[in-house]
Amino acid sequence: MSDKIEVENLNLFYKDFQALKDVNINIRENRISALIGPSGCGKSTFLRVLNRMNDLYEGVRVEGNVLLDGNDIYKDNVDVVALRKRVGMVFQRPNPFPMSIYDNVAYGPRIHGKRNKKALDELVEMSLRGAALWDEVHDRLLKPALGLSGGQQQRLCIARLLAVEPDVLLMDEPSSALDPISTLKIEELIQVLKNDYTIVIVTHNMQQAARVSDYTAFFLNGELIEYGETEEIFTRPRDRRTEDYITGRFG
Ligand SMILES: Nc1ncnc2c1ncn2[C@@H]1O[C@H](COP(=O)(O)OP(=O)(O)OP(=O)(O)O)[C@@H](O)[C@H]1O
Repeated sequence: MSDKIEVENLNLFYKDFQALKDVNINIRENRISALIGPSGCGKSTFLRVLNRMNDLYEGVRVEGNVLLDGNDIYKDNVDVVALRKRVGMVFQRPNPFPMSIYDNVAYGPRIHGKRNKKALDELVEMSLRGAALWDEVHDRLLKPALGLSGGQQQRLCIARLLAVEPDVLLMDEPSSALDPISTLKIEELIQVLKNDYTIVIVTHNMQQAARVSDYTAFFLNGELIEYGETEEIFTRPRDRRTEDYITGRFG
């Protein structure tokens, strides 16, 4: 099994404040890696490092190397739009565009130049199937996406990502705004998606991290304290601070 992403000596500053401190981590290909840790420890910041979303914030400075398939994504000549196509992101709250279900999924491919109706139809169907949503929406593709339930909207956002054929899916607490049944569906979907994608997920929910992920990284105050196989982290943590966190003693 190979490493999809290698992060070496990563430091990130928001102006004077250092949010990530000398982080070293390798993210395995076609596996699910969960990022856990108390609020403010830098999980979302780290996630945004992986597709350069932090570039959108003023005063952010990144040091170190972040290699995707061996190539540094922070080099000056990197095409950030292409990078974000390869490394897609799903957010806490589903954020479909105010347009039809079909157009939400076709949006990305159209921007990237796909215009052929038949090819788009196929891609939309494939993406909705990939996001386990096709059966629920195939007879109302032209209806507004905002009419879907929250859980369906989140799967639509995943379909929207899949349509631009990424390699890596970043998920920032993708089910925190959802009810338990929708959460379960998202978790099942994530398990299936790992066959084709490398997935990094931020979660506050310890059970969720234990249920869905293969690897777990525990962050505290911007430091990566411990990273390893999820089963190890949850049953035999090496660091006292990890143990305190997963047993609920703080955070
Ligand atoms: N755009 C920003 N400008 C300045 N500081 C920021 C910015 N975004 C995050 N921070 C700070 O960086 C630190 C890490 O924040 P981050 O959101 O990455 O943590 P987190 O672990 O994801 O937290 P949570 O679980 O609450 O979402 C926090 O102290 C936060 O206040």
